Amino acid sequence: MNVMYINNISMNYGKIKALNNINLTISKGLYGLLGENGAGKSSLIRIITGRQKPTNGEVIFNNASVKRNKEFHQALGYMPQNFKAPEDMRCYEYLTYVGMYKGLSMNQINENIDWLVNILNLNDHINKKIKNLSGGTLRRLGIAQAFINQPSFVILDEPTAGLDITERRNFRDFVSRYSEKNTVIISTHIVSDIEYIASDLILLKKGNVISNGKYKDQLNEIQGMVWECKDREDKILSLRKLVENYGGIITNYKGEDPMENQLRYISSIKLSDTSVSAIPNLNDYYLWKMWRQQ
Ligand SMILES: Nc1ncnc2c1ncn2[C@@H]1O[C@H](COP(=O)(O)OP(=O)(O)OP(=O)(O)O)[C@@H](O)[C@H]1O
Repeated sequence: MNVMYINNISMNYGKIKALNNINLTISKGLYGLLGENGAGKSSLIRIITGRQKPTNGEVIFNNASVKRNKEFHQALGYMPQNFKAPEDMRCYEYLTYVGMYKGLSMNQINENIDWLVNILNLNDHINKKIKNLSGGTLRRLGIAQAFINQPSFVILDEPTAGLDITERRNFRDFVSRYSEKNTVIISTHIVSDIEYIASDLILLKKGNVISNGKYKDQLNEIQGMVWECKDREDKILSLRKLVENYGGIITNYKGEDPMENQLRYISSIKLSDTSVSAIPNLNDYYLWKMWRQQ
């Protein structure tokens, strides 16, 4: 089984401290790397793929540094945040080229292209030139090239940007199944991309890891603290104030209907008779952690 150790990684760009002494261990499963814009996700990803030299620290994959590590290169599938491909190539030519670069035989390449074209719904586009693809289709081509070698260690930086709801769902189903036997790291600031499918969650804030562990255990941290309340607008407005006064946070609010506003909040105690306990979700946990680390 693959194991990656991220040891004491720091990254400074001049005076900007993008990453502060990051320590993580990555093995099998689906890892969600979640953080606000500018939290340091892409910097960390470029460093763990060996494409960027950190200011400090090292990344070890199966006992050797990721730099010039042939085993890592063969195990890796990677889609960068700003995925680009040669515009005049057709999709199948490009996937063939990436497969050859990864050292696959033509038979393997053709089999894997068929597999990915079906999974990612690229049938209607595979003969098109890359310059003629829509943004969402280009993104799916980026995902396909990352999987062309059936990698055991996959890193996807913002993979679903530009995908419609159906394609997002297909993608989530696919990576969820794939991560049962392999490592998949998904970097995103979109909570729903990894909700329910992540086995592990890493939260980054301003270059620091503020939470790292098994997704289920993390949600358990706020078990019994999440409440939902449906009530008249004036009652909900008073409840909002109470939540703030008692050191809680609001994680969702719907106020279109004045006779039935809805509020979801986190608080160690129930703050109104009409509140009912709710099952914690990733949005609750994310907002809770980000708020506590201010
Ligand atoms: N090449 C660079 N030169 C200077 N500063 C950089 C460079 N790359 C990133 N930064 C800065 O480092 C910090 C972290 O950026 P990074 O892109 O790693 O974050 P991110 O979490 O991926 O953000 P986003 O979700 O917006 O892509 C930001 O303050 C960013 O402006």
